[in-house]
Amino acid sequence: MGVKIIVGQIIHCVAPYSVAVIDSGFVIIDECGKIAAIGNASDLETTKKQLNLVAEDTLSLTKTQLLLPGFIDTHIHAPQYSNAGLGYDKPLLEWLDNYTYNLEKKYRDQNFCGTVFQAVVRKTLNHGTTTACYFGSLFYESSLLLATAVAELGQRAFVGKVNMTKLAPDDYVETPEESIENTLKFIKGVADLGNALVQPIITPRFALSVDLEHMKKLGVIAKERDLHIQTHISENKDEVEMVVQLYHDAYANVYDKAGLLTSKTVLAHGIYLSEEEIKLLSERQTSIAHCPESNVNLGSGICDVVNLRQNGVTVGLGTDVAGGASPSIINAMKSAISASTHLSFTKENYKPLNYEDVFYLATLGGAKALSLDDKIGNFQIGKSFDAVIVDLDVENSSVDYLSDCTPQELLQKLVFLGDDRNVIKVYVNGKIVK
Ligand SMILES: Nc1nc2[nH]cnc2c(=O)[nH]1
Ligand SMILES: [Zn+2]
Repeated sequence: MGVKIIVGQIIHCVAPYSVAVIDSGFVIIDECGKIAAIGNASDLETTKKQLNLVAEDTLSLTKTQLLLPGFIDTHIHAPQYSNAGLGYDKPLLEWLDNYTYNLEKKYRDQNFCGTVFQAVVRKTLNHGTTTACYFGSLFYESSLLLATAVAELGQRAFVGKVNMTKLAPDDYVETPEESIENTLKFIKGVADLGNALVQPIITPRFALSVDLEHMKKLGVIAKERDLHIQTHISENKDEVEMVVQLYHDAYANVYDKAGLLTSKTVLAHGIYLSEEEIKLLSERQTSIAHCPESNVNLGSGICDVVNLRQNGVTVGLGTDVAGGASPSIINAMKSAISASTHLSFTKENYKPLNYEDVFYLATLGGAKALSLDDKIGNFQIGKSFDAVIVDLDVENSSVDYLSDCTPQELLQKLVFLGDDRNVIKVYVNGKIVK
């Protein structure tokens, strides 16, 4: 991989909820896929001299194209991909019982896994997801096949083997002993892939699937091995009530007692968190994966991202396939604006999220939520070049480009009208993956 230069309109976030636009800029990517320089195009020649660059591969973008950081999906269930669009007439717990577990248990079959996992990774890459935080299935062998597909197709990802010992069909639970043993095998299996972009993540399904002692053991494994953790929290009113009845404590406190609330933990949903629970997450530097499309499909509710932000909780976006039907973070950006705007109709003096806010959530916010913001999320020098080039003037997309747009306007068109047809190139760690 040689040195690359991309010249054109660049948008990224350099601070939370703050968008930086370079109207005519450049990014230089070194041989290792890291960002060597960024600046105004007028300074490119001087920078090249300073860096002693000779032969290089330069790509000049058109005026309908933007260079953006890659999109980050902080919560997606790969095995549920084939259920996308199904069962949304049922609330969460019924949907899990009627649709989700019945599908996920088929992942005992390795042939079935391979086909679906290749498809989901290919699909998310095509939509510009350079990093995904995946739930696998209960089976460690199948979850390893997911990690393998991710490595083969060149995505950056966390992959989790799901831990579940109860509240699911008999043929889709493990004993606590099996659960720990297979988690350790899974962690070793991912390490054996030897791909720095693919990491295992500790994945208790939710507080109803595992008991406290078991969660504590998973917390110890995460601590000893410095691993990330993902699970679900406060998604649905019935779920929250069951958790409180079972543990006689607030949802977030249960995870805290289990040692699962760390700065490397991402919790999906967080719709019904109390102010005390939000404060606890903020203290623990634990993040929320906001999954607005899923929250509507399953009739779960609306997560108040503005309130989380005001209380210092980091938020990223998730598709939550198959609670969400769309594998696209572009779609998640639009859904997040819609959810927030709906919330504003019932609240006084409430400023909903706008296109810049959701662009932050999709990029730097997602990187922070996954504790990867030292590596990705924007075009800071030294970070890995995970990026997308979008074009708002491609044939047969939803966008008819009929008059000149500023870079900010192109971004708005992307958020409200864009899809994978507008994502024309995708890079992970400097390598082209679409
Ligand atoms: N949306 C969603 N919520 C969950 N809570 C526990 N499991 C799941 C799941 O698979 N999807
Ligand atoms: Zn989920």
